[in-house]
Amino acid sequence: MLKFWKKKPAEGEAGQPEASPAPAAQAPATPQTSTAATPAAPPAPAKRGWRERLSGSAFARGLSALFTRHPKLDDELLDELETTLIGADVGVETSSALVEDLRRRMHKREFADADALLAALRQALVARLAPVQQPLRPDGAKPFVVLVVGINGVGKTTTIGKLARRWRDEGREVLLAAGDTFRAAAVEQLKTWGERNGVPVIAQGQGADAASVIFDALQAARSRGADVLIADTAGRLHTQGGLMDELSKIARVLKKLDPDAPHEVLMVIDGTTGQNALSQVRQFRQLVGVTGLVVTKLDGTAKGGVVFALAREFGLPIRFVGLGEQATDLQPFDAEAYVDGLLPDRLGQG
Ligand SMILES: Nc1nc2c(ncn2[C@@H]2O[C@H](COP(=O)(O)OP(=O)(O)OP(=O)(O)O)[C@@H](O)[C@H]2O)c(=O)[nH]1
Repeated sequence: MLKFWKKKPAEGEAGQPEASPAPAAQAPATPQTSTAATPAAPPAPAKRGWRERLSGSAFARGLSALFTRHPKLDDELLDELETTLIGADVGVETSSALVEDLRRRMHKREFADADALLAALRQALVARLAPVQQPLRPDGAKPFVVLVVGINGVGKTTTIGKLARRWRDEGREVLLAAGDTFRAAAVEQLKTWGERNGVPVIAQGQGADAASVIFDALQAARSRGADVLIADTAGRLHTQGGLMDELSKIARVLKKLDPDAPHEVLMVIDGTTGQNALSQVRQFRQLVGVTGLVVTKLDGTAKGGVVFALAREFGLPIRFVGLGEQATDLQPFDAEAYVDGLLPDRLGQG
């Protein structure tokens, strides 16, 4: 019996539904904070494991079908494995390198059967992700400033809510800056979330200057002695020159108050976007020096392999992954749990 197929113990934290976006309100002229504390969140159902969340991905489904259809250890199995990996967004180079190494070892008779090959594949996949498993601890500066960036709709605001909840539950004073002044409901979405969770939000309303909102928020965070400031920003594409310039401006303005801020530039990637994620990271990296990634929506229609492609291309820390819409579904990236969630449960222990 192979120990490594064992699923991680189910994490039984309580969760709470995300705040649903509220309609945009009239933009107030001056910075406002919203601090209404609410009673403790009702416990949500125990979180499902990584395997359950990831099993719908093309990666997991493809491999499971492949090893069922083709349990014999031969070159054809390896050819199909390569096709499956490429189809799951792992990237051509990584897929080919992985498979060629397995082929070489198979020809040297290192594997007794397909399970042994699968075990070697697991080891190789974990080895590729282990270097980017670098958790984000918002310590070492007070306030620790996290600037959250990415294109539209990838899950930035949702991720900020989840992060704030996590860090608040760890006993930190968290403050949010509603720097997405572009999308109509974004400020209200963040404020509603903050009110429900007792986390103050510094906002000026839609259309305000994002750099000024975030600057004010950093000043407020300092004067309140907050531990962490998380700043939302509008989703933007590299083709939107003005918005892209705004990001550099935000970073510049923050440095006036703290030359080391932002201490983390966290780029949020939608896990369903496939290889396009790579060009997004390249563009944002050039502009604001991304220091960590969050890959969201891996529970949905994501193929699953883009995490490997990101790790190979950039080696940037993957801080968190989004495995669902609940507050506790944002999990610190765990290379082993991730790979085990994608691989077939051959021994019936998943
Ligand atoms: N299934 C799933 N949905 C997610 C996850 N993270 C975010 N979402 C959903 O993605 C949608 C977009 O999230 P937002 O947080 O509004 O995205 P945003 O990046 O702030 O959007 P813009 O402000 O337009 O740039 C929402 O419906 C979220 O509930 C995740 O990990 N899994």
